[in-house]
Amino acid sequence: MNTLKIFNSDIIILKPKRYLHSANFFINPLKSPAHSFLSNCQKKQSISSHMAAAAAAGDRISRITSAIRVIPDFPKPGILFQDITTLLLDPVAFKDTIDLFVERYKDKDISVVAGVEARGFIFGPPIALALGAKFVPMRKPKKLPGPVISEEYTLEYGTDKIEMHVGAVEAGDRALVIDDLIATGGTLCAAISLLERVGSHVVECACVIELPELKGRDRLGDKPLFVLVSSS
Ligand SMILES: O=P(O)(O)OC[C@H]1O[C@H](OP(=O)(O)OP(=O)(O)O)[C@H](O)[C@@H]1O
Ligand SMILES: Nc1ncnc2[nH]cnc12
Repeated sequence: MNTLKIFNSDIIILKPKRYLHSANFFINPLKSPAHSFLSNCQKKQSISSHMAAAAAAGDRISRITSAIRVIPDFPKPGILFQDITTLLLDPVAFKDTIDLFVERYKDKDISVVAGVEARGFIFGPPIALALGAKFVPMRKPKKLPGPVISEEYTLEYGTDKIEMHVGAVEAGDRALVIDDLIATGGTLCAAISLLERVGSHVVECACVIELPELKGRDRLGDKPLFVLVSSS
């Protein structure tokens, strides 16, 4: 079996099968040449619709990639800053970003989308609305007015803490964690930890951008991560 890798999706390219006339023809119509012909046509149709879908997804990913601006030495020397504010200036690329996430999660029974401050607050709410899920903000310390649980973490450039309102997420909730970017993975690990502490199930983490050199994905262990753009 051949596979075509488009970011995190494996598009399976089925090799056309050769059908032989067989003795089963009369006793098993599913193996008849006529059925084989039809089934080959259906496979070819499904291959071409997969390829069309892959090409469309590829176009959207290219547009998203081009819309992200990279600024060297911000906020300090040596950091290549991935600036998503330019993505937000392009309504087509911004919508493509949201649509790609919604298409992936629409049938996954997500009950809560947790967005990490600050940039997870940009992508999370439209995804939550489209999925019919609640949105829960994971905020920097001392911003939430009600009782909170908190978790500390380390960053590519410093340390921080995130907090979540007690009662916003409940045991049994199925959570999707959204952020703009994964670098070292510290932020997503802290978000996962908060969500699991209250008994919810983290289905997946999703980011627009991954910095693979920082190996944040490894830090997440077996928790699945979906990203649209990988930037080295
Ligand atoms: O994978 P990590 O190493 O944890 O880094 C990723 C996090 O860093 C950035 O946020 P930042 O903490 O800079 O906060 P901001 O969104 O408020 O600017 C980014 O938006 C992620 O949340
Ligand atoms: N290189 C980077 N660009 C944008 N946001 C980040 N957060 C952590 N590292 C970052």
